[in-house]
Amino acid sequence: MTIYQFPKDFCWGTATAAYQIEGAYAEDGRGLSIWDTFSHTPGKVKNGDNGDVACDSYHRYKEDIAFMKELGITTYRFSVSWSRIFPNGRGVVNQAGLDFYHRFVDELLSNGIEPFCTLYHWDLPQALQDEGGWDNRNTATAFKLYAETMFKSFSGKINKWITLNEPWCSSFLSNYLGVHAPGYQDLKLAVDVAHHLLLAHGEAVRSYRELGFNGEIGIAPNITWAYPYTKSKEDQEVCFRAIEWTWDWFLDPIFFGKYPDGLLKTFEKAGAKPDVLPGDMDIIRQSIDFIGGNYYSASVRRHAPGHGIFEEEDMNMGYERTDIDWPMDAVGLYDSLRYTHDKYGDIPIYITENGACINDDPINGKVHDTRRINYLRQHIIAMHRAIADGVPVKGYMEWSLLDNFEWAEGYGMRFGLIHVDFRTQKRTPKESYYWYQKIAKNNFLVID
Ligand SMILES: CCOCCOc1ccc(-c2cn(C[C@@H]3NC[C@@H](O)[C@H]3O)nn2)cc1
Repeated sequence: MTIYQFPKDFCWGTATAAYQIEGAYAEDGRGLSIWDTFSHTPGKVKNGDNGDVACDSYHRYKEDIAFMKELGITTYRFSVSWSRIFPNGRGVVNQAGLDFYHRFVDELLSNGIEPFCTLYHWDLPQALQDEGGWDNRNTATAFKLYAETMFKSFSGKINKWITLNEPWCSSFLSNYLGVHAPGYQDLKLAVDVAHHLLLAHGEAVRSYRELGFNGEIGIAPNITWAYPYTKSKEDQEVCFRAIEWTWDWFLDPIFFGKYPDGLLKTFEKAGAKPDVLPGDMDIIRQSIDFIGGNYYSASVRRHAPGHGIFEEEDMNMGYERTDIDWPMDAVGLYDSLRYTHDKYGDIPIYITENGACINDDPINGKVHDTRRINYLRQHIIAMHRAIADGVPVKGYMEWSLLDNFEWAEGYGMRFGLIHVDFRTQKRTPKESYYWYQKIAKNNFLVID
């Protein structure tokens, strides 16, 4: 028998996001977001799914928090819908929106669960998109106002803040690959969107400090580790670019005040050099308290001359895959954590998302999601190995508490520890819920 004991005060949690679970898209003064627009645009989301109702967590949050309490987690990562607070992105605050999140956070706190709040999880107010969205530098100023409003209103209740979730998704996946909202396919646009997202991050962190708050604030990029198909320099280079694209592109400006040289050259060669104004990097490089890391999978890549701007291709090595077709590779999590610690130093790290898309449905009222349990066990052991090697990982938030709206994949891709029947909103804890409950309550994992 092997016991993987985690450090005292290690935070065990789960994660969700507003547009993916709340529903109530037009309730209590909420304004439209780009994801309302995108999901209602034919052909953008599988099965024509949208977040109008989602998990109806806007109304069912007490039931969800009761499941969290039973699960034994001490931290819950959620996001705030910006357009509930500022229906038009800026201007007059919607008090009903603030009031909802106060009811929600008070319920968390009264159940002994720490709120871990993400300010931006992709749902930009449509009114700001109508003015150019993140391509417009003024959106960073609107974000600063939104962040300051949240900091002041929740002072003393929320002490852990994430400015941006997966900025690669809300810049490149959304404005270069066209897969997410608003759905453009323009590399130069995406590079400038990424820069303005970083500006918004820096403005929010600077405000947090200047307003005298003493909680923790950080950012949560996603990292997809990459292994070279051969030991050739070219194959290794394409892997460095792939890792840099979602991870270093956002962390280097914060830690070093500059973009990573390798990828910057790739973008310049493609005519997509970011428009950096004097002073921008000084705003971006505010000191943060933690790095949030979202890890799901790893890839094996090789150099492929002429194949896209990165001249690379993804190799299928026959690894077991989840139902969203991502290879399962827990060693990639270990390597990602060691890489981050080696490059950015002793800054605390939270795994702010890790989970598996396994689309099992209930059979006689039970969901036998053993593949999700296998995935989580492998990744939690990999995380334990990194901690044992000195990486300061402070918490783990499993994605996700509930099956929910998985963006362009709609409701067909299920990441939850709890199964949701979207016709009836019936919640059914899966076997993985009870497996994870033991770890959250014991702070150790036992392998017989
Ligand atoms: C044309 C090529 O198209 C490739 C698709 O490319 C991607 C990449 C990455 C993702 C992705 C999805 N998730 C899970 C979410 N993280 C945040 C939370 O909201 C979860 O729902 N992480 N990464 C999706 C699509």
